Order: sequence, then structure tokens, then C-alpha cells
Amino acid sequence: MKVTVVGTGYVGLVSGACLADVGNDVLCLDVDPNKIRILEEGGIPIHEPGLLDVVRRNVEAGRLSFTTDVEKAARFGTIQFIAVGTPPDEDGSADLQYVLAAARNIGRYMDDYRVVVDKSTVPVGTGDKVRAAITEELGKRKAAIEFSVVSNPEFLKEGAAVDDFMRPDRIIVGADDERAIDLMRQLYGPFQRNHEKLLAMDVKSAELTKYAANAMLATRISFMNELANLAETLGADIELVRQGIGSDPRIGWHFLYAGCGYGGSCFPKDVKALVRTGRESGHDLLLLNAVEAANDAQKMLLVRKIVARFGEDLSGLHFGLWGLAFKPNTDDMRDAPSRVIIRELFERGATVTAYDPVAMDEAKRIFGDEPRLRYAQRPMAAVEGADALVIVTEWKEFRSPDFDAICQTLKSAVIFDGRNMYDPAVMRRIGIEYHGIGRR
Ligand SMILES: NC(=O)c1ccc[n+]([C@@H]2O[C@H](COP(=O)([O-])OP(=O)(O)OC[C@H]3O[C@@H](n4cnc5c(N)ncnc54)[C@H](O)[C@@H]3O)[C@@H](O)[C@H]2O)c1
Ligand SMILES: O=c1ccn([C@@H]2O[C@H](COP(=O)(O)OP(=O)(O)O[C@H]3O[C@H](CO)[C@@H](O)[C@H](O)[C@H]3O)[C@@H](O)[C@H]2O)c(=O)[nH]1
Repeated sequence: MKVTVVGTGYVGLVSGACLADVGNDVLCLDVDPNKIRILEEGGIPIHEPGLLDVVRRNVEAGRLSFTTDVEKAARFGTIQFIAVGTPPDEDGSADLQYVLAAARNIGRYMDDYRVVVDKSTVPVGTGDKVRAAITEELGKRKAAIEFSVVSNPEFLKEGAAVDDFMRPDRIIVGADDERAIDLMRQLYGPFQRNHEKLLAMDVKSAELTKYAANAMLATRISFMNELANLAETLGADIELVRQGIGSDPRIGWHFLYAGCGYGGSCFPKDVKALVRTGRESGHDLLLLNAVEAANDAQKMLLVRKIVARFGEDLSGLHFGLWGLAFKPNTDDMRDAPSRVIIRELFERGATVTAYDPVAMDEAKRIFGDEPRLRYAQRPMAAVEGADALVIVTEWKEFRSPDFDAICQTLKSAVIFDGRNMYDPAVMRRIGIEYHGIGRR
């Protein structure tokens, strides 16, 4: 099948490459000429494990190509995926300008039947807006061309995106006509060989399903974070509590890890957008308001622990920081807890040396030539001369460091661990003052 993907970010590039990998002809469009240049030169503009191989394989096979030409893109695919960003507006609602610009471009240049598939995360009712934008553009050029609008939200996780796309738990397709659903079934056939994973529903329910999933997962995390803070005060251990409740199949094991708050390009923005949608429809979503407030507070927790240990004024103190990305296996720092922690440490007079295996370039882009932030090329180099070590992202390479070397290198052997990577009893034995999240 011929497929156009509009937007070559995390979602667009992964979707385009994976769809090409099962034999489709895919053209990826982006308005950012720099991204297209990198792709045309054989690279990829993001860090995503396994993606470069899939992209190269399919470019070489002639099934995957890239363009900045909107007309060519609109005329290429029968199926047109919209996978552009939907960042939060000032009021927290999803900013639809990129989605609607993409829809207008399709309407302006399409020359035959098109299935316009919204893969971006968009508020309920966006399908109607996309339809109206395309209809308006077709009207301007007095063209009577049929098209369908489909909602097909994406559930991939950064760091595991290729695998998530190739082996989805479910494929949500919201559509109001059979022709579009049939084409989507054909397109997704290769991704559901063992059993039917495609759930067809109406457009609005599909749009809401995406927000419901992310809001539920964010709720679990904030719930565990609040319980962790309580456990710490009561002298209980949240890790044992997690094991105790996760073994109940009605609760399950996933997304029960307490930490220094959830970040990333999705949970913070999608919870906000759903709260906003609720408000606009006369429903104050009390629970989700609290989920967001609890997460904002949790991002400050490590700073509060540092202040409790070293005092409010941190001038003259220097911290080693491991992990800048919002989670391991990505270079993405959107809404990452590290950003809050670093700025709060600066605010109180401290300086920081950070190490992250892949996100340091992104940090340099965000913090510019900030003199209070230095970068280390190895984890141990970040610890040198530091008053304490702060761990923000649970990269695998931090799991088993040389604790003796850490003790000898730090000015005082203190670790603030925002991801509960180590056993407090082992830390005590080694002589490290260990501050985890909700640990005994
Ligand atoms: N990142 C994730 O893990 C993830 C997972 C599921 C869903 N989503 C949702 O998918 C959408 C895209 O997210 P992302 O992380 O891939 O975003 P991103 O910012 O990485 O990429 C978006 C791309 O769209 C391009 N773009 C913007 N306007 C365009 C236009 N009119 N025509 C062509 N290209 C255009 C941008 O230049 C950019 O390269 C968002 O709605 C997001 O909420 C993201
Ligand atoms: O038990 C947990 C699990 C996750 N997190 C944090 O939650 C955030 C989000 O993690 P994760 O969900 O793994 O990453 P994302 O790539 O943001 O993926 C989420 O957001 C995507 C965009 O909408 C969805 O497609 C995915 O299904 C959804 O998991 C990160 O900061 C994690 O550190 C925790 O604190 N505790």
C-alpha cells in the first residue's frame, strides 16, 4: 500500500519505518528541512534503539523515502498519517495548529480518495476539525474528492518504540465508514498475525481511549509516589509494598515504580489536556488534577531531600548528577525531572556536573552555555569533587557501579536516588548515606 506519514518525529519516523518494513511504500514528510537532510544522509534525528537499522534497511530496499514537498506527499499515499506534535497551549489544552496545518495541506493537494489518519494525540472532536479543514481546502479549489477521517492513536513508548509498533497490544481504529476500516485492517494485518488486535470504534471513543490510557498510567505512578512518601514517614518500604500489591492480578506489575516523578512528552501534557477537556465540558476531573499536582510535587522531592540534608542555602556545594533523559534509552528531555532538579539546585547556589549516555547534547541545547552546569564523559567523572551524587534516570549502566570508588571520590558519601536503584541495606553496609524514594 502507498502510505504518507506527515511528521518525522518519534511517532512518525517509527511508524513510517515499521510500515515500510512489512512491504508498504512509505513517504515521510517533515517541514523541518534539517530533519529531512539528516534522514537523506542516512542518519536519524533522534536516539531510538533499533530504529536506524529499520530505516536504513527500508531506504536501501526503496520502500522508504523522505521529503519536505507537501504537494508530493499529499499525492503519494492513499493513507495519509498525521503524526505531528500537539504540544500544550498556555491553558494546558492541546495545540492543534500543526495537525490542522497538516490536514489543510492534504486537502490542498490530494488528487484521489484519501484516508486521513490522525496518529497524533488529539482531544475528542479533532476528527471533525480535520474533516472541516480538508473540506474547506477542497471547496477552495472546487474539487469533489472523497476522503475518510480515521483516529488511530499511537501507544508506543520511547526507548522501546520499534518493538511496541511491531508488536502492539492493541490497534485502536476510530472511523465512521467501512471503506476506511477495511483499508486500516489491511494495513495492520502484518502486525497482528497471531490474533486480532484491531479494535474498531467511533472516532471520538478512539480519541478518548488514548487520553484514558495515559491518564490511567500517570495515576498509578502518582498513587505510588504518594504512598512512597507516606511509607518513608511510617518506616515502611515502598518496594516491598509494590511487590505485595503487584502480585494481585487485578492490580498487576506494571507502572508501580515510585520515583522522582513522571516526565516525557506525553504523560504531563496529556493529563493536562484531559483536565482541560473536562473543564470545557463542565466536568472538573478532580482525580486527574490531583495526579498532576502530586507529580509536580514529586519532581521537587529530591531537592527537598537535599535541602533537608545540606540546608536551604546550597552555595559552594557541587552535585554529581546521573541521568538527564526523562527515562532510559532515549535522549528526550521533554518535561524531564532532571530539568526541575538542576534549575532548583542552581536557584539555591549549587553547581552540577551531569552525565547521561545519550542526552547530553539535548541538555546543552536546553541549558545553553550555562556555566553552573558541566558535563562528564563517564559516570565516575561526574562524581569527582562532588558533595553528593543525585540519580535521576535509571540507565542500565548505573545498576552496578563501583561503590567503593564512589565513596572515595565523593566529598561525603551521600547518594540521592530518584529511581530506587540500590538496596538500602547494601548501601548501609558499604557506608553510603542513601536517600531513596519511600525506602526503609
Ligand atoms: N513521543 C511519543 O512517545 C509518543 C507516543 C504516542 C503518541 N505521541 C503523540 O504523537 C504526536 C507526535 O509526537 P512526537 O513525539 O513524534 O513529536 P515530535 O515533536 O518528535 O515530531 C513531530 C514532527 O512533526 C513535524 N511537523 C510539524 N508540523 C508539520 C507539518 N505541518 N507537516 C509536516 N511535519 C510537521 C515537526 O517538524 C516534527 O519533526 C503527538 O501528538 C504526541 O502526543 C507521542
Ligand atoms: O512505574 C513507573 C513507570 C514509569 N515512570 C515514569 O513515567 C514516565 C513515562 O514513562 P513511559 O510510559 O515508559 O514513557 P513514554 O515514552 O512517555 O510512554 C508513554 O506515553 C506515550 C505517549 O503518549 C504512550 O504512547 C505510551 O504508551 C506511554 O507509556 C517516565 O518519566 C518514567 O520514568 C515511573 O515513574 N514509574
